[in-house]
Amino acid sequence: MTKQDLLLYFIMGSNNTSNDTVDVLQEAISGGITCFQFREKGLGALSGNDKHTLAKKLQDVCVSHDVPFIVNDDVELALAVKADGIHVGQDDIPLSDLKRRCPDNMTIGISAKTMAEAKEAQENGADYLGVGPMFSTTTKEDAELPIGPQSLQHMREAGITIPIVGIGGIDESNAKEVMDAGADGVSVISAISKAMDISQAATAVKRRLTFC
Ligand SMILES: Nc1nc(C(F)(F)F)ncc1COP(=O)(O)OP(=O)(O)O
Ligand SMILES: [Mg+2]
Repeated sequence: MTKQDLLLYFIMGSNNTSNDTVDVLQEAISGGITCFQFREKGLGALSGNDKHTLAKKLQDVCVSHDVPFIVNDDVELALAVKADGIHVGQDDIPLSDLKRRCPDNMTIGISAKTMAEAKEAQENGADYLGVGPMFSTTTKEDAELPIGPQSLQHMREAGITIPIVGIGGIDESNAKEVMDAGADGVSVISAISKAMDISQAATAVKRRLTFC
């Protein structure tokens, strides 16, 4: 996975849309997403074999379009399906354990909302950071208070050099602000997964990211 893959990072689970999850992913890919994270959690989330089966279906879509497939939290699932990467937060499996259990070619993303978390993750070998929440979000039920793009800029000024994805309440209206603060990409859930026209919504965000 490259830094460029992080430009428009779509995250979705079956409970983030009322449509067929596979159709939504296909539409999002046609709209220009560059990376996908399978995040199956919260009310109504699948588990066990149903979760594994959906993961494989979504991974097949990603593979057929050369889009990296990342698994949220579930290291056993990520290893079982040979995902391109895994993303975990501060309260999930420690980075050191992930490093030991995952093959070197599996990308590891770590959530960071403070400078200390960002510095620790960079020092311990995270491949990229998910920094946020940038703005208020309704998707992540236990999200903390927004830290804003300025926190991301301060991380850059303090020497955080690994790739950073901004996350939390991002849509076409505020995506450029996150990039201008020093992000390599933005992560989006509802602005795409709940749009009337999924492909058009992805394209609208992407248009704000690429500097013309
Ligand atoms: N899932 C995420 N993906 C990203 C990414 F950078 F990939 F956009 N950044 C941050 C998160 C949040 O991760 P986490 O703190 O574990 O909470 P949850 O498990 O509820 O998602
Ligand atoms: Mg997590």
